[in-house]
Amino acid sequence: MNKKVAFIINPISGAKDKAKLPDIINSTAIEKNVQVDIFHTARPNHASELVRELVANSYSRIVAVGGDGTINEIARELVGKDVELAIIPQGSGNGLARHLGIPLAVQKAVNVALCNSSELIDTATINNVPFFCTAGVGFDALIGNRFAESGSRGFSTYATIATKEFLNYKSKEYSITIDGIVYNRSAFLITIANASQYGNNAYIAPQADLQDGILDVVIVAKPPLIFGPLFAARMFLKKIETSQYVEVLKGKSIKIKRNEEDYVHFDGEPGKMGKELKLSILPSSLRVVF
Ligand SMILES: Nc1ncnc2c1ncn2[C@@H]1O[C@H](COP(=O)(O)OP(=O)(O)OP(=O)(O)O)[C@@H](O)[C@H]1O
Repeated sequence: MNKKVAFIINPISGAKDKAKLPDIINSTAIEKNVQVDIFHTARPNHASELVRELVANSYSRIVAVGGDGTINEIARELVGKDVELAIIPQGSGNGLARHLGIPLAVQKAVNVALCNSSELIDTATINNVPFFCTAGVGFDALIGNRFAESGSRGFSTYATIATKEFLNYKSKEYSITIDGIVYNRSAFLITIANASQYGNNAYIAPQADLQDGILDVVIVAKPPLIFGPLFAARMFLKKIETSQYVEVLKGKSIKIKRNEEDYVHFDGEPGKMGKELKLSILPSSLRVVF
């Protein structure tokens, strides 16, 4: 393959040891006769800086080695460009990679990253911040932020925070405008999905398609605590739309008004934004190898 390929490894993503990755990448590259260079991120947003330099230096394929946060930092620099994104899933959730069917096994994923061709997928923005999988407001945005503030990682911390916050959390009022039609809803959370899942095969929008030019808007009412496990089971079985607590709408241009500045999440990254959120889709705007 006559391409200049760069791998960007996020050393802190996920839980797997990444010490052997450079050897696997280099030996596969020799076998496939591809020129590769490997970089490591040293801090948040470093991946974006690296990508800007790599694009300026004529790399034609950039491989994100990490999770959805790493992909976000890399892909945001590639939207609208001819440079391809490939993925070695090494995150905690790997939502985009799982949606695309990219193998979780390292050697297989490296083969795909070096040998497969790319297709165009849709990307999206929330108040001009790019996202590729999901973005949203409400309970999951609160938990994501609390989890980040806690400074510790791991599922047990996450579950403890989620259970404690669930008991106190009150649904909030939102005015949602989708392609000009207004929906007023009291919601536990609202997820805007480009891809179908949060990660770990938790399908919040099972029908979401990365190549349909449409965003899925999933509005969830607060289920009683006792329904929590059933709700989770429906997510993993791709049946969330059958829940009485879920409403799914679709559109290209979405505005969400809420009563105050509050938390958001995009691709699992926590953040805070104002009362008014504008979400847009950019159809066929990113070349992804899968
Ligand atoms: N050297 C570094 N030190 C600390 N943070 C880093 C470093 N390099 C990258 N990061 C940050 O690590 C964060 C987490 O990465 P990422 O989202 O890929 O992993 P994850 O959260 O385990 O996976 P997923 O998003 O799939 O659940 C990113 O937000 C990125 O900014």
